[in-house]
Amino acid sequence: MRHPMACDAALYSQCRRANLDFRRLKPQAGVEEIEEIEKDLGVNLSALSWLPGFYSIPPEVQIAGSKSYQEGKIYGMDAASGAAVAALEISPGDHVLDLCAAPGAKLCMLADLLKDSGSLTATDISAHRLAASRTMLIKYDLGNRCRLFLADGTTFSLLPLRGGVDGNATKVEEEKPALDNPDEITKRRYDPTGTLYVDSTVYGEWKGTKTAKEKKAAKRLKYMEDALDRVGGRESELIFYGKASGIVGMKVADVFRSHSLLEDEVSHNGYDKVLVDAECTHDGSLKHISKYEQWGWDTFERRFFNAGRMSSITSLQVNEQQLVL
Ligand SMILES: C[S@@+](CC[C@H](N)C(=O)[O-])C[C@H]1O[C@@H](n2cnc3c(N)ncnc32)[C@H](O)[C@@H]1O
Repeated sequence: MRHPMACDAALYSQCRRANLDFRRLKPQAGVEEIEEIEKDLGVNLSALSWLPGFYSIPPEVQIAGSKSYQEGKIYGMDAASGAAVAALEISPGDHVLDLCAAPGAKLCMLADLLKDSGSLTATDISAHRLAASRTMLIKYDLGNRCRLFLADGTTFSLLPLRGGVDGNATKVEEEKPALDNPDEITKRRYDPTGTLYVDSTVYGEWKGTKTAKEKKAAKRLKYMEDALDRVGGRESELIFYGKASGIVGMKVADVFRSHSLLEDEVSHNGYDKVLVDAECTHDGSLKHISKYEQWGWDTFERRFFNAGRMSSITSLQVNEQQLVL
């Protein structure tokens, strides 16, 4: 018997062949740059009248190997995803929270729309997917005002740093060591009896590539942060922050100071726009499923309908229901 998912996947493949694919260009792209991209891809780009910055290209055009893609002039993003972001009507200066951000296409578009204003805070529960978002922000040079937290969006309670780099973030009043100095971190985080005390070290500038010494320091920092989590109940991990995100110069304890959702402060200083993209808004899921035409539907059953997976879905749904109630 044919697997029910096989029918959907076949239908999807037919639709895909008949339809165009959509790609977003960096908004700054002028006529000359568009012509250059057309030449590079060997096709004419046709702008979507209802979605600024988006252009349709035929699905057979592979952009990943193109010069334009490698130079960060094109994003691989479909129109439905773009429409979800456009619906937020981002204005300059907004403080935006993206709660299920990875792998980061909408995050990049949000950062693009904010330009050099406001702030962008993003969480995802999956470490490797969030690391991909960080790579995208760095590739497209869009991370300046961003903070990325490995965190559960259902309990995330950190407010935006409204002042950004020039505003109300805790400032360094005196020369203090940056986080990548392990000796200073140890001295400041533990008293002589080894008891943890409030962290007064401050964040230095984000460093993308780490030397062996820095990796060792980061490992020790991670160990201490885990200890902090255990005693202080902190649940997020900061995995990236931009120069103008407000983090540089802040005390660790202040970065992770969470807020009760009932506090007045939240209504005054909370986020202006929140994106919760837990479900896919585009047809990417079907695209993944259609791969099982080649891999075999037995593999699909084994991976998705096994007893362990099914029981984890049941408990997830029960938890979500409780959350809604
Ligand atoms: C549809 S994808 C998001 C796509 C993303 N917005 C983009 O544009 O690239 C859903 C994401 O939600 C994340 N997720 C699921 N449950 C979560 C939770 N409780 N907290 C944070 N992230 C969660 C998953 O790890 C996954 O990366």
